[in-house]
Amino acid sequence: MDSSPIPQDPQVAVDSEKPQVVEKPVVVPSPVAQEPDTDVPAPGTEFAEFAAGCFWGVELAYQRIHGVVETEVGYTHGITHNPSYEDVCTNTTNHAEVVRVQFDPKECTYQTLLDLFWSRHDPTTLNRQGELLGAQYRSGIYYYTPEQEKLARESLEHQQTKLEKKIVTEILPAKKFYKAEEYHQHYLAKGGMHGNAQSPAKSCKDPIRCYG
Ligand SMILES: C[S@](=O)CC[C@H](N)C(=O)O
Repeated sequence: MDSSPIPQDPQVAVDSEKPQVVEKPVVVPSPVAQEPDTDVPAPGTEFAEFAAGCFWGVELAYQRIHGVVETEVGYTHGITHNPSYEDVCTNTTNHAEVVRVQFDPKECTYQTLLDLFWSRHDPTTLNRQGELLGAQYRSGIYYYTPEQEKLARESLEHQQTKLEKKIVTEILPAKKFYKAEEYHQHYLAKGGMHGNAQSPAKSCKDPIRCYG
C-alpha cells in the first residue's frame, strides 16, 4: 500500500488570520513616460540631450561649454512615470541617465555638443560605462528636431570610421524628461559627496573626477 502523504491543497494550508503577502509589481509601465518632451527651453535657447554614463561627469563637461546656458540631469526613455534614482538603479525601469542641455545656437553649435558627447564616453559598450553596469548607463542621443537627428546620425557614422568596435549608441526622439533629485543637479560643481567642488567655469580644462 502507498504510504506517501496526501498532497495538501495549498488553499487549505492558508491561515486566514495571517495577513497575506501580496506580490506587488515592482515596475508599473505608464504611457506618459513615452510621450515626447514638450518642456520649453529658455528664450533664445534650444534643448539637446545625451546619455553617456553617470550623469554627474557628463553634466560638468557640458557646463563648461561656451553657449551652454543651463544643464539639468534626469531620467528618460524608461517605462515608468516619475522614477526616483533608486527606481532607476534597480535596472528594471529602463531609464537612461541623461543631461538635458539648453544652448544658445548663436554661441555654440549642436555639432560642438556632439563632439563632446563622443569624447566623454565609450559608445561601443552596451548598457555599460567602465565599471558602471545597467541600462541607465547606456549611450544615447535624444533629439528635438529633424536637424538634430540628421547631425547626430552623420556624426555617428563619422565616429564609427575612427573606431573598430561597433557603436551601440541609440539615436531617438526626446521623450518625457524626469528631472533627477535636487542633490544630483550640478553635483560635481557643488562638491559631490566630499565637498571637493569642481569648476564649471567656461574656460576650465581641469580633468573631471566623476566620483562623488
Ligand atoms: C549618478 S551615478 O549613476 C553614480 C554612479 C556611481 N554609483 C557612483 O556613485 O559613482
